[in-house]
Amino acid sequence: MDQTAMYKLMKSLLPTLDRHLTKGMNGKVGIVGGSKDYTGAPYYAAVASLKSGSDITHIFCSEEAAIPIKCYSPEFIVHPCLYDMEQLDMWLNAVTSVVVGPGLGRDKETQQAVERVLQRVIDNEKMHFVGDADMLWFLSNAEQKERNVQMLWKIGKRAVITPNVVEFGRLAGAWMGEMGEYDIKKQQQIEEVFYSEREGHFGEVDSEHEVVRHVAMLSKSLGNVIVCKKGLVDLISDGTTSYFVAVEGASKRCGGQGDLMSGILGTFSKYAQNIHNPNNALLAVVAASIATRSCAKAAFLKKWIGLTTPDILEEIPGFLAGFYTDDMSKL
Ligand SMILES: NC(=O)C1=CN([C@@H]2O[C@H](COP(=O)(O)OP(=O)(O)OC[C@H]3O[C@@H](n4cnc5c(N)ncnc54)[C@H](O)[C@@H]3O)[C@@H](O)[C@H]2O)[C@@H](O)CC1
Ligand SMILES: Nc1ncnc2c1ncn2[C@@H]1O[C@H](COP(=O)(O)OP(=O)(O)OP(=O)(O)O)[C@@H](O)[C@H]1O
Repeated sequence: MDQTAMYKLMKSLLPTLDRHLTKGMNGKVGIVGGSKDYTGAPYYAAVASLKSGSDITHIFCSEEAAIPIKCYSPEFIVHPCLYDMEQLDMWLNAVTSVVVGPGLGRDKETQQAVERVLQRVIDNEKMHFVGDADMLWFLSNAEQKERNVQMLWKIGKRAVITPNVVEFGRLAGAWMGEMGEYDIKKQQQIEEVFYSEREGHFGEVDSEHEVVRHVAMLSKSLGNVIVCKKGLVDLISDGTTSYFVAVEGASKRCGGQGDLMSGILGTFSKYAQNIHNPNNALLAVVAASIATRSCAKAAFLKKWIGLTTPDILEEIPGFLAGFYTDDMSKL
């Protein structure tokens, strides 16, 4: 593992902690998700956003999901306003980044909320957008995709989307036409070889390299939003510059690891401004991927077959505290 490179990256990203901070300065994250069927996914994303540094987390969900989510933890501010546009608009003022998708569901009526959030991110140039899970459905489904992607174009690199293999296939089918002939099996073989040659490492990769070419193409098709394709190796591109993360993760694929990563990204997308590098937004995604995979590995080594996402959430503070060792005396 590139310990020194990882240390440098995380150190440059994470905010300094001192007595002059006030509540909210390290981020206020909004999770847009939580529906009749899914209450775990927004919970995982919300906990991850808090444990990775944000000061406050709001959850915008459906009525049915609100009580269960409130009962999981007193730490979130839960608004059952997914279908109440006035309330949603009002509460969106309270956040610095939004994570849209975990447990959102795919009901047609949800499109209204998706649009409202996208419009808010377009209007507020300081706001960051993370799209995962069901949000990616709204970017690839024939009925809604045109409208939503038009809006995404206006957000550009302030937006990150994090498709898994299946979600990437859907997006490629919807947006890359013939250019994007995308064979999941063949691509996975390419990734296996790439991973075995770079296991434990992360870094830049040529956007024309066969392992990342499709990811860069999808980013271009969506207005240069940052695309992070998750898998054995995470591939991250803004269409021009690309990175890989082949840091070891967990060999148990329990559900919720993607939700957890999207929550970390909700927090880290704001911290990107701390990195003095023109590719700072991409590097914040690289850092979120490294953090997710490292915590997953640490939890896996303790729990093996019994690994669940809460075990990974527990590892986040300890992992990040390691990068504050020089600063602890100042607290
Ligand atoms: N506890 C919870 O509430 C959880 C809720 N979740 C939510 O469930 C909803 C649907 O998400 P899904 O991911 O199931 O939907 P998808 O339609 O994207 O995935 C469908 C199926 O694809 C398969 N698949 C996923 N990743 C794969 C891979 N890398 N290789 C091969 N096959 C793969 C899985 O069998 C999966 O069930 C989302 O809202 C999501 O946020 C999940 O995040 C899991 C945890
Ligand atoms: N085969 C793998 N080996 C190691 N880590 C992996 C592997 N596949 C995915 N990951 C890591 O797990 C995290 C979540 O990716 P995953 O593909 O499980 O997301 P997801 O399917 O969207 O999750 P969710 O269950 O929350 O919907 C990412 O950080 C990714 O790097």
